[in-house]
Amino acid sequence: MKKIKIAVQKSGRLHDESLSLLKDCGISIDNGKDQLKASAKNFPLEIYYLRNGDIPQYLKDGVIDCAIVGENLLIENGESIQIAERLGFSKCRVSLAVSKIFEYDSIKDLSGKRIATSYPVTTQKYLDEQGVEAELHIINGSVEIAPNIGLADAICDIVSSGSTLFKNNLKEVETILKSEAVLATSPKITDEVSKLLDKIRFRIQSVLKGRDFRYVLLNAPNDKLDEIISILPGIKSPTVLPLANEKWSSIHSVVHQDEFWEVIDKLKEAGAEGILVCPIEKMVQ
Ligand SMILES: Nc1ncnc2c1ncn2[C@@H]1O[C@H](COP(=O)(O)OP(=O)(O)OP(=O)(O)O)[C@@H](O)[C@H]1O
Ligand SMILES: O=P(O)(O)OC[C@H]1O[C@H](OP(=O)(O)OP(=O)(O)O)[C@H](O)[C@@H]1O
Ligand SMILES: [Mg+2]
Repeated sequence: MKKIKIAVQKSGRLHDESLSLLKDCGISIDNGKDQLKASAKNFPLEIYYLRNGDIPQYLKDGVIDCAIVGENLLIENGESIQIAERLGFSKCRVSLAVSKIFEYDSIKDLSGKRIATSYPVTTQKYLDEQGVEAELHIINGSVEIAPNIGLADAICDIVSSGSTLFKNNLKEVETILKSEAVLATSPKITDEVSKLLDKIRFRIQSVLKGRDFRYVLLNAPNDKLDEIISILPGIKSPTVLPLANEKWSSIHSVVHQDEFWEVIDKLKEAGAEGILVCPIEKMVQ
C-alpha cells in the first residue's frame, strides 16, 4: 500500500509539538534513536526528520508529500507550496529591528543601511515593496548580535516574546509577517497520496478543535434551567439529564476556551452548582 511521506523538524522549536500532534491524531511512530526516517505502526505513513530550513525544497522536489514547517519559511523559499492546515503553535513574527538609540521614524531610514538576516528573500521582498534599497548580510543564527558588533545597522529576524531583542538593546520597528506552524503540501503530491493527506487533515482538525473547547458539566435547579441554558453556547443545544433529586438537573455542554471564564461566572450567578470542566480529546464534526 502507498504511504504518505511527512517531514517534521529533526530538532528545534517545532519538533516536540509536531510529534505530539501526530500522536494525538492516533499516529504512532516506532522510533529508533537517531533514526532519520521511521514508519507509523498503525497508518500508512513514513516520517522524515529534517532541518526546518530544508523542508520547503524537499516539498518542491516532491521528495516528501507534506510537512510540519514554520510558515515563515514558505515565504522565504516556498512558492508553489500550499498550506493545508494552520496548526496554532510556534507563533512568531518576522520583524525589522534596530538599536534602541537609532532614531527611527520610517522604513526610509533604512535606506543605504546594512541589514543582517537569515531570511534574505523575505527581507528583500519587503524592502522592494517599500521602495527602499539596503544592503543585506546573510547570517544563519545569533542575528541579534550583528548591530552590537558593528556588522549591521539593523536586523530582520524572528520575534516572539521580544526578550532576545531586549537583551541585545534592540527595538522592533516593522513587522513584516506573522507565522505559525503549518501543515504544508508538495505541489507534486499524487491523487492517491492526497486521500491519505485528507485523512490526516480530518484528524488534525478534530484534535485542534478539541483543544479549543472544554466540556462542562453542572447541576442546575429546574426553575433556573432556561436561564442557565441560555448562557451556554453548546454545539447544537446542551444535554439536560434528570438527577435523583427531582428538583435538579444535570447539564452538559461545550464552551470555547476564549469565553470560558466569562461563561462560568454567569453560570454561577444564575445558580449553577457542582461545575466540572474536562478537556476534550477530539471534536469530530
Ligand atoms: N522564538 C520563537 N518563538 C516561536 N516560534 C519560533 C521562534 N523561533 C522560531 N520559531 C518558529 O519555529 C520555526 C523553527 O525554528 P527553529 O529555530 O527551531 O529552527 P530553524 O532555526 O528554522 O532551523 P533548522 O533549519 O535548524 O531546523 C521557525 O521557522 C519559526 O516559524
Ligand atoms: O522574541 P523571543 O521570544 O526572544 O524569540 C526570538 C528568538 O528565537 C529564535 O531563536 P532561537 O532560540 O530559535 O535560536 P536560533 O537562532 O539558534 O534558531 C529567533 O531567531 C530569535 O533569536
Ligand atoms: Mg531559531
